[in-house]
Amino acid sequence: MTIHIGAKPGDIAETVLLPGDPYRAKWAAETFLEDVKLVNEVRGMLGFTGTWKGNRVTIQGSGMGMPSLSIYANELIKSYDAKTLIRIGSCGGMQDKVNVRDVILATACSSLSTPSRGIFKELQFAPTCDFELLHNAYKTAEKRGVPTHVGGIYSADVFYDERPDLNEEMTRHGILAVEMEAAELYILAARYGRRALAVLTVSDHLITGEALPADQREQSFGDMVEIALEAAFA
Ligand SMILES: O=P(O)(O)O[C@H]1O[C@H](CO)[C@@H](O)[C@H]1O
Ligand SMILES: O=c1cc[nH]c(=O)[nH]1
Repeated sequence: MTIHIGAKPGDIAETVLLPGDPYRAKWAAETFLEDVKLVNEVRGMLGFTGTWKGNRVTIQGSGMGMPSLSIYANELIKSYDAKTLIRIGSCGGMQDKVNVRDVILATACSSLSTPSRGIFKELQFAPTCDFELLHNAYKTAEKRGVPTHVGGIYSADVFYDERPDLNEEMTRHGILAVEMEAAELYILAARYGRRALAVLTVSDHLITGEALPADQREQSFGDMVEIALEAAFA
C-alpha cells in the first residue's frame, strides 16, 4: 500500500494503463479485461487489475493535471515496480488535419512547466515516448484503420487557458493536440528507466470548436484502449 494506492504488493501488473478519469478506468477494465479485480479506490481514484489475452494489466485512474499524474506514476513505479505506463486520455485537436475521434500518438511533449521543473531549472528537457511502444501502437492503429497522427503535443497546466497566444504558437509550430499529463509521465519514465507512451483520442477541437457527443465517446475511446493494449504486448 502507498499513500494514494491501496493495492497490496503484487496486485498491480507490470503494465499499467492510465486514464485521467477513474470511471474510464472502470469502463475499460470491464470492457477489455478478464478476471477483473478492483485494486484501488483510495480517494475514488479507481484502479483495476485483470488480464488481456493472458497478459496481466492494471488500469489506474491518474486524475487531471501533471501534479496528480505524478503522484500515481511515482507510486506505481517506486512501490509497485510498474515497467510500462501508457496514458489513455482525451485531448483537444490543434491542427486542421486533426479531426475529432482521431487518435494521437505523442512522440514528445511541450509544456510551460511540469512538476519536474524544479529539478531541471534552466534546462529545457524534451520529454519523449518509448520508441518500441510508439512503433507497436502505430502498426496496430494502421492495421485497425484508425485515423492516427504521430507527433508533438502540448501538456498544459490549465484547462481554462487565459493565454490564447500560447495555443496559437503551439498550432503554428505543428503541435497536434493539447492535454494535461503526458509530459510528466514521459519525464518520470525517463528518470526511472520505464517505457511510456500517450495514446490519446481527440474529444474536441480548439480551432473548429467541434466536440465529440457523449454517446459517441465510448467507441472512439475503445480504439485508443485496444491500441494501447496491443502496443504493450506486441
Ligand atoms: O481524459 P483525460 O485522460 O482526463 O485527459 C484530458 O481531460 C482532462 C481535462 O478535461 C485532462 O486530464 C486532460 O489531459
Ligand atoms: O486537456 C484537454 C483535454 C481535452 N480538450 C482540451 O481542450 N484540453
